[in-house]
Amino acid sequence: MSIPQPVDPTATDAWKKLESLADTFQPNLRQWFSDDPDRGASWSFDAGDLMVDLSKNLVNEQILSELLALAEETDVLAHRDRMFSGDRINVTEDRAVLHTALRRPEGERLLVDGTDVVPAVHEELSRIFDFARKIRSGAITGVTGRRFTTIVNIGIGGSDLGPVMVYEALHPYVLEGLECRFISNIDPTDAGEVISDLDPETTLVVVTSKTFTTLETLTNARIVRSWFLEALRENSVSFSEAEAISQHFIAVSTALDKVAEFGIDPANAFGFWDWVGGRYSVDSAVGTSLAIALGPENFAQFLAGFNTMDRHFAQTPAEKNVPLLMGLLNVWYTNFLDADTHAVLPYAQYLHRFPAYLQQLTMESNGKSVRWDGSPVTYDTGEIFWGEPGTNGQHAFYQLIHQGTRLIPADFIAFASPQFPFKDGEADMHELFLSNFFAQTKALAFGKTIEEVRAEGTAEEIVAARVFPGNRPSTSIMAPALTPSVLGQLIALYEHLTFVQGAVWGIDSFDQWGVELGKVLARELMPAVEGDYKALEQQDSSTRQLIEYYRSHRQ
Ligand SMILES: O=P(O)(O)OC[C@H]1O[C@H](O)[C@H](O)[C@@H](O)[C@@H]1O
Repeated sequence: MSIPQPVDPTATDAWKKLESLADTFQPNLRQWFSDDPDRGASWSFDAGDLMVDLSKNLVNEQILSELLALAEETDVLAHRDRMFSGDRINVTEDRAVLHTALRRPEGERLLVDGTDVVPAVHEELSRIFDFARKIRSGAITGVTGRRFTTIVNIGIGGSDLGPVMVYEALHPYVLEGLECRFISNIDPTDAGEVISDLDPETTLVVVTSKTFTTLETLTNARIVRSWFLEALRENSVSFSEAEAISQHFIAVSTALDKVAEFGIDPANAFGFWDWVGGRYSVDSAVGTSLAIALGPENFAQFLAGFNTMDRHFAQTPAEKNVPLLMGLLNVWYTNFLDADTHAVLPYAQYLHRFPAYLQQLTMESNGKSVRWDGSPVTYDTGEIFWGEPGTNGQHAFYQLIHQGTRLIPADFIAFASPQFPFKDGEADMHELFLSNFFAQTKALAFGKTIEEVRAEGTAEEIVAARVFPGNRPSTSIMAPALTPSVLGQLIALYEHLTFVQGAVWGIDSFDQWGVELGKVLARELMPAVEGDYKALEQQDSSTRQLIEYYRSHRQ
C-alpha cells in the first residue's frame, strides 16, 4: 500500500495560527499558575506507570488546541496507524516500521504482506530465552567446561547504545557473577581496554550488527576472535578452533548469510527483521546480552513496558496522549519559539547513558532536510538532544539553562523509590536528591525577580546578575521505580514522540542516509592514510595536511 504524499505543515491553517500566536506570545508561568491553581493537575497525564507533568511548559489552551489541529492537518494519527499496521512508511528504504511488533503479546496477530509476524517474533524470543537460561544456569559453558562470567557485546550505533544504556539502567537486575562489557569504537583502545583483563575461558562474545557489514563491528569482532584464540592457547588449553569459536561466539543480525561468511554458525545466531530500525532494536535480538544478564523474566517485563506505551500511544485520545502532546510541544518550541536544543536530565544515575541513547533515536530519526517525497523542508526539523544526570549537570551547565540567552526545553526524569536507601544522619539521601529535582524545575519556571533579589539586601551592582528570568520550560516525568517495565515505557515514550515530530514535519524518520558519505570516504581515504602518494596528492589541501601530520607523527 502506498503512503500518501506528506503534507507541507507550513501550508496548514494551524501552522499560520501558531505563527501569529508566537508573534505576540508572552509566557508568564507565575501568572498562569496563580490564575489557575489546578494547572499542575490539569496539565499532568498518566501513561502506563509514568506521570508526566507538562504544566511547566510554555503552553496554554489556545496553543494546545492549535497544536492538536496541526497534528490533525498533517495526518499524524493516521500515519501512526500506518506504522502500527505495517505499511511501508519508511519510504526511502521501502520498508515497514514495526518495532512495535517486537513487543506484541503472543497470540496477537499482525499481517504484513499476508504473513502474521507475531509468531516469528515469539519463536525467536523463545530461542533467545532458552539460550539465556542455559548460560545463566551453567548448562551451556565455554570450551573448557567453565561457566560464562563475562558477555562481550560487539556492536555500534543501535547495536550498542541500547544494550549499554539498558545494562547500566537495570544494573540491580543483573545476575550476580555475570558482567556485560561493550566494544563499539574502531579506536583500538576500546577493544584493547575491554579485553585486557578478560579470561577467554569464561567469555561469551555476542557480535551484534543488523547488517553484518559495519566496518567497526566486523573489525572489532576479528580482533577479539584473534585475541580469544591466542589467549586460549596461552592457557595451554587443547581445543579445536571451530569448536571454540562456536562455543564462545554468537551473532545477532538480520543477515544470517553474512554471519556464516564471517565464520559464525547461523545455528549460533539470533535474528530479527528489516522492519526493525537499528535505533529501535534494543527490544529485538539486539538485546540478547541483556536477556542473558537480566534474565528472560525481566526482559519480558521490559518488552511488556514498551507494549504498555504502544497501547497508550495507539489508543489514548489525542488530548491525553502523552507522546503526541510531548512531540507537539517539541514542534512548538522548535518551529515557533526558535529552540535548537532539548535537554534530557535524568535524576537517576542509572540512566547516565539515556541521553546518549536518545541522541541516536531522535537525531538519526529526525535530522532530515527533505520530506519523504523528496521535497525540501522550509522549517527546522530534529532538535539537538543532549543531557547528563542531575545533580551533576547542576554543577556544570545548568547556568546556561537558567540564565543564558537560549531557550532550552528540558525533560526531568525521576523515580520515587531509590535503589540504596542511604541515610545521612537524619536525612534520607534520596530525598536530598529529589529535592534538587523538584527545585530545579521550579527555579526554571518561576525564576527570581529583581524585586526579590533586592529584598534580600543584594548590593545593587550585582542585582541584575542575580535575577532569574523564569519561564524556562520543563517537563517532569516520574515513575514509582526504575524497573524493567518502566524503562521499556520510557524508551517507547521517546520513540513515539520522535515519531510524532517526524510525522508533523513530513519526513522519513526511519532512514539514515546522512551517515553514508563519511563511511564511503573513510574507505576511499585508506590508501592515502597508508602512504599512497598519488592518493594523497588528490586530496584537498586540508585533508592532505591532516594526513601528512598523522604520517609524520605516528610512532
Ligand atoms: O547494526 P549495524 O548494521 O551494524 O549498524 C550499526 C549502526 O550503523 C549505522 O551507520 C547506522 O547509522 C545506525 O543506525 C546503525 O545502528
